[in-house]
Amino acid sequence: MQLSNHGVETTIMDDMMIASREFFKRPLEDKKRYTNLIGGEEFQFEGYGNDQVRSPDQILDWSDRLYLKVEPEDERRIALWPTHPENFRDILHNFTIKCGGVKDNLLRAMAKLLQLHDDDYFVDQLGEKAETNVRCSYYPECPRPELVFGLKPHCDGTVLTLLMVDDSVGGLQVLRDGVWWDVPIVPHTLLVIIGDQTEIMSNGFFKSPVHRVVTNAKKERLSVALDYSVDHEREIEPSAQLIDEKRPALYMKVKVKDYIAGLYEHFSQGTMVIDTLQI
Ligand SMILES: O=C(O)CCC(=O)C(=O)O
Ligand SMILES: [Fe+2]
Repeated sequence: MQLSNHGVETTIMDDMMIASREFFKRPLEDKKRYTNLIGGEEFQFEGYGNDQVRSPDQILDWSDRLYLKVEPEDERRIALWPTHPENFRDILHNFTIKCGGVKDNLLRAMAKLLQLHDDDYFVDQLGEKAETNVRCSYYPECPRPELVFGLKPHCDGTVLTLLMVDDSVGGLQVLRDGVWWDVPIVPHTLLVIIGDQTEIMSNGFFKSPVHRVVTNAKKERLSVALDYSVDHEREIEPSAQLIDEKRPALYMKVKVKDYIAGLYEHFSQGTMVIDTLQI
């Protein structure tokens, strides 16, 4: 879904893209100060780097990324937030605040659409310690695009993802009825990707789409995504209001932390974790 008139100023969007691009252009030595490998070995989600390597035959993606927890605000690991460009931290903070309002409005509209008793149903489900992560992805030009993905097929494990894509280079594709469709670029729109957590809570009324990023032989590409998740300590399950004899619960209850752990396990193998929860 493509969202225009979302209320996030174009300058804030442009600043975020420019600051991310500048970060990726920094010398490797500088970016490594924010590495996601503790002691050069142990993987942590936050920081700069590539996928976690879980097995020697795993196919890696052709991308570099910067992954940071932005909410809850008091859990920010500010030492991993780049200081070059100088305004990176302020820009990311402003971008997060602005997009947070868009996310809440979307979640309310979705509850309305499902005719839930309370428009705040999904917003409340997020919990006090809802987690938001930013994912800045840089896809360098790739000499053999037929051999590797920028990001392999996956569903987002989020409640939803707000995504800003490069306005001059495509690459994002969505799977629909067995066919991969290019997502068109419309500058200054925000792409909304429904995540698995919403699929579960809505008892399958909303579907989390399978998507991927293909590489490009001639051009590099950048995207910035905000991932919204329910508090990892909470459990999610289909809303009781969306279950009846005709449509029983389609998914099991699951703790978000366990779901996310399963997601990465499956992602490295190219399979889908949501399939394991189907009743
Ligand atoms: O780079 C993109 O356009 C998509 C990124 C994505 O799907 C993700 O980070 O989950
Ligand atoms: Fe994604």
